Amino acid sequence: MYYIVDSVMDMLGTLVDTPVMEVSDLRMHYGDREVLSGVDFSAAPGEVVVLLGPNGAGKTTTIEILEGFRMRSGGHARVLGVDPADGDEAWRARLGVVLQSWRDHSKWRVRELLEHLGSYYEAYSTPDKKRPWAVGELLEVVGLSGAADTVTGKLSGGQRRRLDVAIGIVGRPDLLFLDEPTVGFDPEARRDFHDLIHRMTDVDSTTVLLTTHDLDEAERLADRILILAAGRIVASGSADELSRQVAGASEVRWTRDGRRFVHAAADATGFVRELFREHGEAIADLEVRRASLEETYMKLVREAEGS
Ligand SMILES: Nc1ncnc2c1ncn2[C@@H]1O[C@H](COP(=O)(O)OP(=O)(O)OP(=O)(O)O)[C@@H](O)[C@H]1O
Repeated sequence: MYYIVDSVMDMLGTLVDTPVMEVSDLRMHYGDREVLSGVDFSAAPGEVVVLLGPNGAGKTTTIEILEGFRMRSGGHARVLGVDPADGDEAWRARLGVVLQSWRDHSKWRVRELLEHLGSYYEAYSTPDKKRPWAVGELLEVVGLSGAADTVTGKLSGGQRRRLDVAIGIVGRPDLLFLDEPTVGFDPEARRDFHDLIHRMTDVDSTTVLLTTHDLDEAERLADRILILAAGRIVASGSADELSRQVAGASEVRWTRDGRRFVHAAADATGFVRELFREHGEAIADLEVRRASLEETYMKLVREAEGS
């Protein structure tokens, strides 16, 4: 009995630990121009991975290869256990894709379009996951209930982007690719979108790979940030972990007996503990500031591009 329970637990553990995406030494060249020169990363179930990098770094190229839309020049890639170059319809039905903007079907009404696209996923329902997303509920979560009967050609830019997101998630994907999803969103739409991503990862354990140039968004959403520069992933970690990789990590400022002090500390907590142990009540105006994601990002990209 115990043996069976242990075996099932081991099996579940293996399933939970199996990466949703595994990429190693991924290479891509267009003609004789090499864009990706050995990209490595993986993503776990329910993880939100944000891919950052300067214009032209190869973010869209990477995503298109993993979606199976573009053939890689070399290296290894597995997405939901399958080489994306060989993905079939059943594999594709488990992916959600939000491209840079949906321009077709401008005569369709929003609800009709989502019902039509959603019907494709019915055959791919599983006991754990009923597909597609019920359209009424989907319209609600993407904030388009009021525009359900509007023809898509008459939507505002922000509403169109919400529709792009709805199209990407209508099949309740296991893995969602989002290429700059919040361009053109107002602050409220952006916040709603962030809530939606958290909801999808919490409720459905959806894994998300997202590109953005908005570093606040990256910091807010990412379990892990990847920085792509000079053809490779040059850094990987939470915003805190990345800032610790950059020299002089945190700046500690304080005053003592009316004098101002500034100190750069790799271990700010340990430093402050020691400071209070030594000077106690005499310490005032304490501030600890770690490098912002923007400073960290700029430094890592410059180093990679310089080398
Ligand atoms: N089909 C193609 N043929 C030739 N070159 C291409 C093609 N697609 C992309 N490129 C080039 O490959 C490089 C990477 O492009 P990609 O769109 O992947 O970058 P990106 O990181 O997504 O950029 P951005 O942040 O500007 O969206 C760019 O220099 C681009 O001009």
